[in-house]
Amino acid sequence: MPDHSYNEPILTLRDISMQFGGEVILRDISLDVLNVVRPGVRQGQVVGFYGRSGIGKSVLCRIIAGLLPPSTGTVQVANPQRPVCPGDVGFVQQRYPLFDHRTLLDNLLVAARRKHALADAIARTEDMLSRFDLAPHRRKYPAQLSGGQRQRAAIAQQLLCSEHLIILDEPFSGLDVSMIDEVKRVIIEVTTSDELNTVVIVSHDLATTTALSDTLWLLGPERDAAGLCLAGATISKKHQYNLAEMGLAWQHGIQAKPEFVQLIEHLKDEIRKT
Ligand SMILES: Nc1ncnc2c1ncn2[C@@H]1O[C@H](COP(=O)(O)OP(=O)(O)OP(=O)(O)O)[C@@H](O)[C@H]1O
Repeated sequence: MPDHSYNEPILTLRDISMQFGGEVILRDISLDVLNVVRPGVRQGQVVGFYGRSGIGKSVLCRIIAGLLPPSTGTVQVANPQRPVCPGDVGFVQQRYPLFDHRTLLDNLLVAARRKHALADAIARTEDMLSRFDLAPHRRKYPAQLSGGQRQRAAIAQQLLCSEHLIILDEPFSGLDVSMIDEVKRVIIEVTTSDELNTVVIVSHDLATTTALSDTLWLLGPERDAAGLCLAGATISKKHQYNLAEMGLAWQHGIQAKPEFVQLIEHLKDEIRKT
């Protein structure tokens, strides 16, 4: 029996391009994230998203989240697939957007109420508080939480008010080793609690992110047949890595494997070339 297969689409990008005032930032981006199915596991999707600084990762994330209309192309989400609307995709940016004047509990309830009736919102909020070890801090205001607690709260908040798909922008930057472990645990928790849950991790931390991912996207320039750089960055077919097919997904201790170490070196080389 195969160890995994694919089901319905979760996210579909077709022919996305983006220009600002004549400057081409993104071109010809077409991607599919399908629901991966593993027998006996509630397996969600994790996409690691890389590219050098300034190449256009944040712009593409805002397009995926429906917050920025692309110059051309379409983004489809949900099942059945429909054009993305703001609010469908959770976006956890580096500065976590909690309301300072509300307690943690209220912050989460406000988010949950956007999608759910009161009784359901309360139940979901309680579940998130305990799942993310935040229950003892429910009465605190954001300023009274640690950086890690705020980050977990922001992830919980986005999960409560979006449709299965969340983007984490640099979730590991500026964290100590134990906090990185904690964020990894939260991402695994999110993506194994519902098989439709999908997390896109934008990161410069290739090893940590790749170890969690089943798919990688590398955004970079493409050259034409004559070797000239085309304007704008894309995610070419060769830069869409299926780690499940490569036997490099969902394994404990994967970072010690020679094939994993080689892949990280390869990714670094590819990013250096761009
Ligand atoms: N609203 C805008 N108007 C004009 N140019 C923009 C706008 N938003 C982004 N850009 C440009 O698009 C390019 C890509 O920016 P983006 O923030 O997506 O990069 P990034 O890959 O996320 O970088 P980093 O890893 O440093 O965060 C940059 O050159 C930036 O100046």
